[in-house]
Amino acid sequence: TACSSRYVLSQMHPMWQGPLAVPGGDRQSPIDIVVRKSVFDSQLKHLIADYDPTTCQQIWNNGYSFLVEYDDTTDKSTLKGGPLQDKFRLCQFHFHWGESNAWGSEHTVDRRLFPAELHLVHWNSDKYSLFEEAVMEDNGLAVIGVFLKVGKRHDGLQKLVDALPAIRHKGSVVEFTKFDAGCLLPNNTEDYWTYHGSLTTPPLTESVTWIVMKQAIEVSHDQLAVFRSLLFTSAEEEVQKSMVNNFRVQQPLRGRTVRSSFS
Ligand SMILES: NS(=O)(=O)c1ccc2oc(NC(=O)c3ccccc3)nc2c1
Ligand SMILES: [Zn+2]
Repeated sequence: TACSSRYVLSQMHPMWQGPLAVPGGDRQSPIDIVVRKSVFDSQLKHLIADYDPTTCQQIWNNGYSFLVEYDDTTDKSTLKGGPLQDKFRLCQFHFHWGESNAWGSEHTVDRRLFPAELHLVHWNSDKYSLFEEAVMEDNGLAVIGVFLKVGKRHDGLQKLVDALPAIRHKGSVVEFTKFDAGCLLPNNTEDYWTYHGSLTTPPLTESVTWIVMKQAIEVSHDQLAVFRSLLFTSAEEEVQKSMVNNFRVQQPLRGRTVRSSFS
């Protein structure tokens, strides 16, 4: 398709580099998913995402992305099934995107870049009582990655897009309620890749079971453009910097196997 062209980004590219590798880190994220090297695992189950819109609380600009935060003090919005043995609680979702539609995702599929990527962040509430605990453990977190591609307008996303002008600057927060995160999942949630990796921004901890959906969701060019109207900088800073290219470079696979739920 149109955006299947390759973009080999030089190290000069102004994207967030951060520590290129965590000392001793051998399961860092994101990665390039090489489809023909992924291994079909018939034991992988259907994903069961059961999100309660009333647990949605606020949307805010943390100076790196914008996050929609959920009340994760009870098991009201949960994820189970798929590669997961336990029940995981949704705590937030956020996105990564580029300055143009040519790149922006963190994961790639056979080196194909997408204009943006959604991350739905969950922590293991069967084993831990807080995100802060779970983030330190091997099986502590589960993040669903969904690619965004430019196409028709995404009606469910529009409520979120309309809230962005109110949180243009780093540190701004507004109330954001009754949002069903499930509307951001693709129609096909059966087909996904899964592997063990890390958070893609500090603290980069290697506690994430990644679940990357094969089917992208479509959003309009204009909806994506509003993401780029956000700022990395706070209202006080004199130089305003637009929030774009907030993604990490792909990390070495280090012998890990990526499993697929489909053959
Ligand atoms: N790009 S990423 O790998 O999905 C990623 C990267 C870094 C992250 O830090 C947090 N912290 C919380 O969600 C949190 C939730 C509740 C309390 C404190 C922190 N989530 C992350 C996801
Ligand atoms: Zn992320």
